[in-house]
Amino acid sequence: MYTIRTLNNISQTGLGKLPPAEFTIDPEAANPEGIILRSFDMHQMELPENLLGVARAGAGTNNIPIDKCSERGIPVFNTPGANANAVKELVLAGLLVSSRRIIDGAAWVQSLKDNEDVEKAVEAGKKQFTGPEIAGKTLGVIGLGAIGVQVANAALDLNMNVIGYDPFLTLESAWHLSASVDKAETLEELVSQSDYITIHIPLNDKTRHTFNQELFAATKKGARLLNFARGGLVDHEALKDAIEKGIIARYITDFPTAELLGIENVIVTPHLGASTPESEENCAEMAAVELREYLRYGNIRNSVNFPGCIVPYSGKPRIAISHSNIVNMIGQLGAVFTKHHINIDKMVNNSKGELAYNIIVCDNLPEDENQLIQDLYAIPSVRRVRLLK
Ligand SMILES: NC(=O)C1=CN([C@@H]2O[C@H](COP(=O)(O)OP(=O)(O)OC[C@H]3O[C@@H](n4cnc5c(N)ncnc54)[C@H](O)[C@@H]3O)[C@@H](O)[C@H]2O)C=CC1
Ligand SMILES: O=C(O)CCC(=O)C(=O)O
Repeated sequence: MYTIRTLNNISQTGLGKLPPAEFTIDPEAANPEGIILRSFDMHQMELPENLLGVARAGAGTNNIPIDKCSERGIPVFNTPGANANAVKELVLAGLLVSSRRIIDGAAWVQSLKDNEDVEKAVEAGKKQFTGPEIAGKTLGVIGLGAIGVQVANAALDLNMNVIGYDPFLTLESAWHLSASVDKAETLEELVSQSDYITIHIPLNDKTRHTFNQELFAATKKGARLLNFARGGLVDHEALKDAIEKGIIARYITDFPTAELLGIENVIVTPHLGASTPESEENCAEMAAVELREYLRYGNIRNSVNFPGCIVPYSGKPRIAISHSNIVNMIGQLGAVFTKHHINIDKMVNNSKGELAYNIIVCDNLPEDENQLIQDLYAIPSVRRVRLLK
């Protein structure tokens, strides 16, 4: 029986993928084997002693201490694409709201409540809320992953010109991206040509403050900037300066901070990108299945720190081992299996960055299983050993 702790509200449909005969869901569990979360900040908590796997029901994993998890041989999963449509739809709303003064106009209409002739006041006052059409304008999309590709393609359908920047474009994204999207070689090229800019990259040490003073200096005057990715991608001091100078006409973001509130031409939504019943369900289901398959069989799909590794279950016992990605590990593992007279039926060894992961299916197990596990842990740089029967 595995205990799964939920750190946020997770859709019940998703949790339904974890059968109660094998998994106990407990939001208060002190020492769970699995964690499922959305935006909860795990940097604030100690990793539980028994923790084996973490599943993020969503895309961004900057709220999870990935390095600490890797050190302890704990895979972190996410759910690529499961909320992309929800974010795309909100970005399209953001695009329109950044251009047409819908929010200001609607608030102003409410202020006319006690006016004697509302219709007349509206026709006289509406000119203050004029805003340009997006058709024929250029949208720059930074990051062409699951969300960026959908946004780029949808903007073409709205008759915009679209340019994209993604030096790490995957084959999967390239398959889905319309050939009409132009390629920018640099960020500076993209921002200098775009009337609207939308950011869809992960937040990490390399991307923090992607929008800084230098990039704003290269940005086309009067551009509208949309950030539905993460607040930390934009340096807020540089942003305020760019707004004052008229470089940024409007900033629309899903990531409120106190310093952004009350600034004219800044519109902030309360991190609503994935808040649709459809995407909450999709993400929760995918996260629960990823965690279930890992806990049951050691199989890994969609991990951000571990290599993918899937060996269909055949009824035979298996040993899952993670270790540093260095030379002579297979030799050392093999020696332990020989010592315990284990015949290996199948062995898969995959690596990703500094980590390697094995699933070893065994024809037999030794009598002293504990000694086997101890011997495997005795190999320097082995991080985690799991015997799954
Ligand atoms: N507002 C919300 O509720 C949501 C926000 N997000 C945010 O959006 C981000 C993107 O999500 P997805 O598209 O699903 O992720 P993804 O992993 O499919 O796409 C990210 C893309 O960014 C590219 N990239 C990485 N570093 C880059 C750089 N320095 N310059 C240009 N491109 C770069 C990658 O090559 C990849 O194609 C997530 O990391 C998350 O932070 C995601 C879902 C919901
Ligand atoms: O789960 C959420 O509400 C946020 C989704 C998100 O930010 C993400 O998937 O990166």
